[in-house]
Amino acid sequence: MSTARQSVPFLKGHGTENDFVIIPDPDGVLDLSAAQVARLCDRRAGLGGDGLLRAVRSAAHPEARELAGEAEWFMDYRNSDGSVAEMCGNGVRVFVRYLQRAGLVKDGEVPVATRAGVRRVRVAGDGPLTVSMGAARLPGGDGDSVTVRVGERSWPARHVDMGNPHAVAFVTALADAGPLLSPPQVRPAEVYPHGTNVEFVVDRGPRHVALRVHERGSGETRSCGTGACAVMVATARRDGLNPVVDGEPAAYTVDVPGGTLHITEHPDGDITMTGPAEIVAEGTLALPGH
Ligand SMILES: N[C@@H](CCC[C@H](N)C(=O)O)C(=O)O
Repeated sequence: MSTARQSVPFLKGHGTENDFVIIPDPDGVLDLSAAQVARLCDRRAGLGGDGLLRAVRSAAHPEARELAGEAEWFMDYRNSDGSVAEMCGNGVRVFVRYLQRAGLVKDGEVPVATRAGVRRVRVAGDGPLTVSMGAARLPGGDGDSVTVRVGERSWPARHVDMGNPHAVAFVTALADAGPLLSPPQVRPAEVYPHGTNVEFVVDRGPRHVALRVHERGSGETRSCGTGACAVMVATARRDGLNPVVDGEPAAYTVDVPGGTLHITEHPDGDITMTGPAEIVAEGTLALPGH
């Protein structure tokens, strides 16, 4: 019996230091187990990453087949523990940067299928990319509907859904959340049957905030695009702004530990996020065993 491990191409990239292993798999032939993804994302035993982006043609993936007429490529996103997530805002910019570098898309608007639906990414040369993230949902209303706890401290928080779940807590100082070595507790737990990402936010100035994030399935990361959009919306509502009602866009600067994202909520409800994406390495790796 052969013990040779399968060799596959890979790239490594990041967006505001939210970093990803990218595995091109156009025909959808790689069935990566959670253990394989976790090993590839391991920073000592693997390449290291907050998550993994598998690039599959939509027509070749059962979860995206019906979107194939709208978006040629499907971003199969996995967290670093191997779990599946609906959407990744930084990941989708890095994903399009990979497609562009591989000559698979040209400058302009690139539709990408995700588990949260199709997201459109505007790409121009090697400049920042702008993603149309869709509308936020606030299942608990505009105010605080959940509580986030870290150790002895707790804060009221807003439930914001960007295709994936978020709990946004305004804090006095980002250090208040402590070292975030384990997931914050969020109550009532039933609000998030599949777990949640948690953002801690402080004000930096008019329409300018900063965050730390603990990501479901990945731990504390240097950035989270969907999280930054959730924070933008929660902050706008706190500031009394609702573009859908006011008819005026609301634009915020959101600092993350790994950089800055520019986020605007438009009168039609769509949220656009602009930020960088970089590919830093590429090569061939031997897939770890199942
Ligand atoms: N880093 C991402 C979000 C990745 C998914 C998240 N951890 C989840 O499980 O929902 C982003 O940039 O949005």
